[in-house]
Amino acid sequence: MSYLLALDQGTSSSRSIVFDTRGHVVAMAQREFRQIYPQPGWVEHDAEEIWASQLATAREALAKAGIAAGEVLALGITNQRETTLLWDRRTGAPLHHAIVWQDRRTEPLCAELRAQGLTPLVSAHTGLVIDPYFSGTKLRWLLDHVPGARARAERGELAFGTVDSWLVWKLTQGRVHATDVSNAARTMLFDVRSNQWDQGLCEALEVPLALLPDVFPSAHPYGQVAAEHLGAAIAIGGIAGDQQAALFGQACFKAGMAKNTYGTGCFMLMHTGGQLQHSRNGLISTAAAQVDAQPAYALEGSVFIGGAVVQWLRDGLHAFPASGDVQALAESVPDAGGVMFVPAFTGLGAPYWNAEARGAIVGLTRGSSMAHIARAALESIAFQSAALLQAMSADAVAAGGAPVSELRVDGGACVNDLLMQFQADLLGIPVLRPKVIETTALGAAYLAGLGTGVYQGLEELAGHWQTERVFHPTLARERAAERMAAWERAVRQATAA
Ligand SMILES: Nc1ncnc2c1ncn2[C@@H]1O[C@H](COP(=O)(O)OP(=O)(O)O)[C@@H](O)[C@H]1O
Ligand SMILES: O=P(O)(O)OC[C@H](O)CO
Repeated sequence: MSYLLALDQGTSSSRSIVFDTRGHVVAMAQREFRQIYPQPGWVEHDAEEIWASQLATAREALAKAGIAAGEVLALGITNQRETTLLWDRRTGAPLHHAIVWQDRRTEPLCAELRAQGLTPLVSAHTGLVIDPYFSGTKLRWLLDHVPGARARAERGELAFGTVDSWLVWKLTQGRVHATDVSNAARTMLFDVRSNQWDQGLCEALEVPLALLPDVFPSAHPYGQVAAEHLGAAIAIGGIAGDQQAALFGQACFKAGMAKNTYGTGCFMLMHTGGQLQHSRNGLISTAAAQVDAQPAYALEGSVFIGGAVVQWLRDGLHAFPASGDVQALAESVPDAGGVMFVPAFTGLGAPYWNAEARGAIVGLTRGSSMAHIARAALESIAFQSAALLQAMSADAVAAGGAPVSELRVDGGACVNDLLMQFQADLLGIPVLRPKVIETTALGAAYLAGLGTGVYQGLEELAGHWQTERVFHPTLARERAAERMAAWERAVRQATAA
């Protein structure tokens, strides 16, 4: 038997999963690492902790699987995206903590770039909006604030990378400085039309080209893991940002196929084929995982507070001891009793893009109980996701395609049947939960397998994908439309202040 090893470097933990070549999980290991909050709105990670935790989980997963590195056909990397690192090419030492995607410190710089009128250029070349979320302004901040960094960058002494590049650098002991298109697309420095670094944007952001990694398709022979790390050399065959890896692991290979990941937040991506499509409905465009020289694109929308609303009920309101208890509590009432919960704790993401909005629970009466609030909280995850799907379907139709006809789901909160059923009811299309919900890591493993010749092509992978359960819509469409209208009213209330 032969195996694939996926390294899944996430925002709050590093995980490694050993898969067999049919895509079944054989063993998994996970370690959390420190979140560093130096100031309000700032979020950092220690780059060495990222590496140490990732390496430890890779060793642990192999040990749990009871296999030697020599039995691993290829290794794939998937990662939290946009998080920005800068290190010394000679010593490999990071110059600063990694600046995490959630970090808002570069908002003033983004405001300046918007005022300079760069928005249309950024949108046309990168598919993105100007926002601190993306790596470009974070890198500029590092060059401006770490003493000596700019001069050293100009002399070619430093390397920039997102987390994937950092892991590849460490795994290959500094021999490879590379990234894949799906990660490069999140930097705001990459022209997704030509798949090259965008010289004009690099100039506008004062980023020397000498810093940047080489960019390759997501399935690609990136190099060999040095034997001393895992006991034998392993080929690195694939890299993709975690959301694009999940789209790939869900076998959404064709235009119009969509997935939603229900984690802390929710990330919905719809493949748009070989066509870069610009949203008219508040979504961003991005590179999808690319298996060969042909570009592939997706539309993306994110919900900032998804499963996190359940954590808030658990830890903030002490409504129940474990996240899994939310379903029983919510099911103890037949409906939310008119309660609507808008969990805009950190503003609202796509398609609303309202940074000032704050959370609201409306429609409370003397008869409202914690069960109604819990039910409304779960429903809020589905309402926000439905707003994204409506935007995607509208964009697909505007581009001459069909509306999205089914939604594939994954992430920690997709185990909640009540939530999934309500999601299907709102959307009016089937919601498909696959047998393997570790789709992010699976996507990376598949890419690694493709990059090293383990798989023949996408059809073979599509054949592996299996549903565990399909949630069919049962709610009348008029009733669903009324519920969405009530949600939109609640959003207006939360954003009115
Ligand atoms: N049964 C459940 N119902 C609803 N939400 C859940 C349930 N179990 C876990 N969650 C939520 O799922 C999230 C964790 O999912 P996960 O995919 O591990 O997130 P992330 O990758 O963002 O850390 C948490 O926010 C948690 O509250
Ligand atoms: O690590 P996650 O799952 O929180 O994902 C982070 C996203 O890639 C940010 O864009």
